[in-house]
Amino acid sequence: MTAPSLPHGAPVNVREFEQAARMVLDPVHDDYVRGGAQDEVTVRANESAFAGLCLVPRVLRGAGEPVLRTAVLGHEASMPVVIAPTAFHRLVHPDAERATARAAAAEGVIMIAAMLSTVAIEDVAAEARKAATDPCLWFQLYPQPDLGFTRAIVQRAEAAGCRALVVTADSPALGRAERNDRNDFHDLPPGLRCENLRELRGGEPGSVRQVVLSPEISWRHVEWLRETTDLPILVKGVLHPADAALAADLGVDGIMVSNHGGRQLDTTPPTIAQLPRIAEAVAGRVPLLLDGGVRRGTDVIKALALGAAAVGIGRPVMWGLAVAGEDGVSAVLSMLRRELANALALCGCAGPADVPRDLVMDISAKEGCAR
Ligand SMILES: Cc1cc2nc3c(=O)[nH]c(=O)nc-3n(C[C@H](O)[C@H](O)[C@H](O)COP(=O)(O)O)c2cc1C
Ligand SMILES: CCCCCCC(=O)C(=O)O
Repeated sequence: MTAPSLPHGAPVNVREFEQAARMVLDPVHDDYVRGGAQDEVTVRANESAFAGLCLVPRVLRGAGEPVLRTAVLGHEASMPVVIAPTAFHRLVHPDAERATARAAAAEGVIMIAAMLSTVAIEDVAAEARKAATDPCLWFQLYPQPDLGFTRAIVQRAEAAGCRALVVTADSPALGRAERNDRNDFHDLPPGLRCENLRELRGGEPGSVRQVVLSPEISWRHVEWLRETTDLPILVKGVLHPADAALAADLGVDGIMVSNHGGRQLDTTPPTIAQLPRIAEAVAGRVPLLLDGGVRRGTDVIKALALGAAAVGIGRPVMWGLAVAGEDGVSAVLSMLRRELANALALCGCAGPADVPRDLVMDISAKEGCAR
């Protein structure tokens, strides 16, 4: 878990990785990664909402050197940061999800492997095992109306050793990413396939066009999954406190407060603004994770204070991968680890479980989306 030595002039923070990725990526793929839905109001709001929260540190607590190690849904992790599921890693680097899996495993970080991966889940898991004896992989699912496929892919994830199922709930339709429209980017380039889709009927095998984002998907599918698998189930993409309460009532094992990084419905609230409301609705019944706009260790500590057990990062991992493959992903994770340790120490906290609610003060004049 030592930080990889990057050459002089290498990025020193996630924002610089974003700039460096822009220099190396095909502009169409850079747009795909950085972009969001329509006016990208929520993309910007996710990040700026963190900036609108102040940290009010405690002093002289004698907390000692912070220990970042934690358990997320009972799964050991070296820090409360997980790799959020992102599709199509081969668009940004030839080593693709293999590199991401090795970096995550070596860093002791939970990776949520995407259903729309350009490497098959069995190969992602095998790669993670090359880097650590006991890596922790979760599997993200877009439930398909074809329940035969859905059952088969869940069974493949289980057999590959995935330890939880993350059900994406915010995608009854595809968000309108105008960057992709402008670039006419609606499918993978020739030679790239979604390697988990081989059991999916209809269309060319492995093509993105086979995937159905269906408005028919409902809580009944979550109940069906509950009966179909013994894996813990998290629901990803929850923003409304009433849905969080429903999920907890249904007995899900975790909730990911997420607006898909602003890529689905534009003008949804920033996730960090919604987290306290969801924490209140759930009242500790279910662990909460949050993603969207996490770029700094100070963002992580704010989410912990407001009720998250861990945060997810999406684009930062893609930027790290684009710049330097496995080393780039490792570097992004190490940066956040160092920043979080520093923020915890400066706030007088001993670790992720020692972050009080009143560490965070809201100074934004108005909450929510500002153009
Ligand atoms: C390039 C890209 C691809 C994504 N693919 C998926 C996906 O396949 N499934 C999913 O549930 N979320 C997907 N997401 C959303 C992420 O899981 C996550 O919610 C979001 O990226 C968090 O915001 P951040 O990028 O600001 O960290 C994707 C996000 C990006 C940027
Ligand atoms: C037709 C399925 C496209 C999903 C794209 C992956 C995703 O969730 C994202 O880019 O965001």
